[in-house]
Amino acid sequence: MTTTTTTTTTVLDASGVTMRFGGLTAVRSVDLTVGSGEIVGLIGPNGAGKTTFFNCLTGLYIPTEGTVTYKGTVLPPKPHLVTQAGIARTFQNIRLFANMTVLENVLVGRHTRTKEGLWSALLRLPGFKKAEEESRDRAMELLEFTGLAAKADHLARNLPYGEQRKLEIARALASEPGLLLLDEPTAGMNPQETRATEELVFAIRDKGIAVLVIEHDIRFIMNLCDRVAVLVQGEKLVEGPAEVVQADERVIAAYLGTPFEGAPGKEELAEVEAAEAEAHSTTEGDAK
Ligand SMILES: Nc1ncnc2c1ncn2[C@@H]1O[C@H](COP(=O)(O)OP(=O)(O)OP(=O)(O)O)[C@@H](O)[C@H]1O
Repeated sequence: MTTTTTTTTTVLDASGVTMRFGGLTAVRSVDLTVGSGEIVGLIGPNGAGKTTFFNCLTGLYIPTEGTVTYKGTVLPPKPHLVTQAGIARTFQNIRLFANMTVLENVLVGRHTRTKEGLWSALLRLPGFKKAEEESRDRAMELLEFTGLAAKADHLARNLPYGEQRKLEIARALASEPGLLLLDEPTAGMNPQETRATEELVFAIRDKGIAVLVIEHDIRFIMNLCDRVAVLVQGEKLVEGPAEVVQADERVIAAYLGTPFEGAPGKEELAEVEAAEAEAHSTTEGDAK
């Protein structure tokens, strides 16, 4: 299902990344690499430090310790410089310009790649017509790619939820990244939308963009990723091919959870189901 390249070069290299907030160590000495042509998954329970780690990679936070390099160069701890270097991201909570059109949202994403900058792109200042046309063409290409071209003139806020998430991805791609970081791209999606997102991520990878993705939907991660790293309480617990990680007992215990003491066993569950079935048939009888 997934393909692995034989000549992988390191795109992202995070080494010994630690992030402390006062007395709380949210991320502790995490090493992670992403190679060209790879889709890498980052999973872990709520509060494990996944988003904090992303924020350390993208310059939103300056790690307390450790370094992050992109294609061999240490990244400056400023989000716009990280984007300029070639890393784009989406956020756990959708961050679109709700009152701008779909196309305008993607044009905003292009401003790090155009000389004329954000305001020229939005205000259409004279003298930049050609660059603007090129930007529009590229933005439309990305809308075709993500399946949103027919809605280019719609306001972002009027898109259904799944398409808003796609638009975030289109906007991130507009900065022409070499690495895309996705923070819970399928949160709130129905199974069809999740499946479509899976296809979209494969297509992004096939365009030569490496992907690092945080997600709680384990099936999505296991279908998609060449490699998966598991964070638990800020530390990397396990890393390896999806099928190995999925079967690892420590992961099952830490991430998927073990039955808690006093949890109902099979017999109790059967009793509950029988009682529910009985209640249901009584209600139906009443209704007749
Ligand atoms: N800016 C901050 N200041 C203080 N503590 C923070 C800050 N950001 C995150 N934390 C704490 O760091 C820990 C890791 O949080 P983080 O959001 O990175 O986890 P997560 O794995 O992304 O969780 P989720 O799956 O719920 O999104 C949590 O205990 C959180 O409360």
